[in-house]
Amino acid sequence: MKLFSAEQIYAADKFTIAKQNITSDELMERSAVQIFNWMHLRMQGAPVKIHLFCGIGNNGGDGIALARHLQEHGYNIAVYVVNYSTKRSKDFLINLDRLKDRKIWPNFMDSDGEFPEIGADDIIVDAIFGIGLNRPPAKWVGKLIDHFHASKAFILSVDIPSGLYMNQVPEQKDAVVRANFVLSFQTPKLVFFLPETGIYIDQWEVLDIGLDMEFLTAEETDYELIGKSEVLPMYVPRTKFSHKGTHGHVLLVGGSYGKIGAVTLASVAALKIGSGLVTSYVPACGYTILQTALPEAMVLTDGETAITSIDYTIKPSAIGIGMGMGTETQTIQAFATFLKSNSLPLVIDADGLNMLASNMELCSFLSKQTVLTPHEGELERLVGKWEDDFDKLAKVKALSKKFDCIVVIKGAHTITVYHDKGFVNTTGNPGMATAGCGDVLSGIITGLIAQGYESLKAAIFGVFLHGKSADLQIESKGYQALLASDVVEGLGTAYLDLFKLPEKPPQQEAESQE
Ligand SMILES: NC(=O)C1=CN([C@@H]2O[C@H](COP(=O)(O)OP(=O)(O)OC[C@H]3O[C@@H](n4cnc5c(N)ncnc54)[C@H](O)[C@@H]3O)[C@@H](O)[C@H]2O)[C@H](O)CC1
Ligand SMILES: [K+]
Repeated sequence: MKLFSAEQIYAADKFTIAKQNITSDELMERSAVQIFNWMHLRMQGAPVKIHLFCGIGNNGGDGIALARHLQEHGYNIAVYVVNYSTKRSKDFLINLDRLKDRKIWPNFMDSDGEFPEIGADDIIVDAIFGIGLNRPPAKWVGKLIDHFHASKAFILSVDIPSGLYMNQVPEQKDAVVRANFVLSFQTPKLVFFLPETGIYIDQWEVLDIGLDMEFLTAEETDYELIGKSEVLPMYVPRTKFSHKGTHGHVLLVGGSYGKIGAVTLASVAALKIGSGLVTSYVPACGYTILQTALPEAMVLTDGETAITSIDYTIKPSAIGIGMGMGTETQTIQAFATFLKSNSLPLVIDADGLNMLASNMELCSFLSKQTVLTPHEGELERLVGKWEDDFDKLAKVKALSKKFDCIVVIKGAHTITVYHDKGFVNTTGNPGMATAGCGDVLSGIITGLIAQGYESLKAAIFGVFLHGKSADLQIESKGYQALLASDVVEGLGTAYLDLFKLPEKPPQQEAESQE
């Protein structure tokens, strides 16, 4: 799913209005009706108090139009106009008049007024600011937002939590609505998925307001949200006459005394994701461990307790390097020599990234589209400190372009960056914050590349499957008990899940049984 920018959404509105020969007010009405239907389906007329806080732009207009529909269906509403400016939008005013025609009188709030009482069991509809926010909200609006939070009422935000920008982090962290649910028009927003801004959203759902599909399809976006529909076309099925040689040979280089587990986990993940052969290149102290833990792998050994040179005669199809490798001087030398001669597809993780960060000149030797899989700490060593999430993304894009590499920024929503484009993952859960999960991911990505997936697709698909496996596994294991090995274990079911049809909603189920 594409993640559109504010400019693209405004352009889509304009295009849709012209092509469908409708007015902007009709588009607003569609938005409001969609929200109303969503609420009505869940509330079924419940007499819960609904406080609608509406700004004076089009987000506020949505709120005012929604108030009319709620009132018409007998809901218990109170409407407030948050008068943060005198520049009211045309469609806001049209809807305000319609409300007044129905004898609904909103409370007009400004910097002097008192805030209304809101009960903990009430519902707040947050329609103060939408995607048009372009400067910090006034102080009193920030206080109103505080008042929302203090009430403990359920907050439903229209389009985007008020106070969040589309393309930067908020200056005042407490002047942003913390939404329990966001109903976002047509497209989720990038800020829902970034660590500094995603914290303001518990749950979100997209409402289709019928923006022109032709326009949306043709429009290129900087970011894409990756779900099942995006990865399914990437999947390459096995063919009847394939054999283990058809599915590639992974070479994993890593491990040091006390850290052989890292390369073991990557090796087993590479096999489980489907690569035909796996060779693990480890220090001699890892030989027995690997052969015992993973009889399916082949093992090559080097120095006693750390890698001191990387020499092999096998012909791998992809190489993963760095897990548990350490950063001893001889290991760095071996790593540098290896990079200078290697032209095979490559994945670099953990200590491989640390060695790269302390010897950035080595980046120019990376084979094309090398995949780097840093967590935040490793990333900071590679690109330097960033000011905020947007600055981080800009720095990563610059690195990716400079060295033609793919950067997998690991996090709650892992983002895979290649040149100017970012792919935001939707699978995974907090149970994955556990030792060895990163090693598993690097094994998965290397294993996919070895099977013939292009490096970028392998990174996007690998990140998805890794998270999906963990999501399926916590159903029986729970968050705390999830181990990296469980994530490996679940890879088979993660593949199978790709082909599961979504469960029918209960209503449809009943109809199909009649
Ligand atoms: N296609 C769609 O998704 C549709 C979305 N709709 C809704 O429209 C809003 C965007 O509306 P817009 O009027 O452009 O912006 P806002 O309501 O977010 O902001 C109002 C207005 O206020 C000015 N402003 C910005 N920041 C401040 C500030 N800190 N203090 C004072 N004033 C400020 C700014 O100039 C804006 O003009 C979208 O989110 C949807 O909810 C449509 O209903 C239909 C189609
Ligand atoms: K809002």
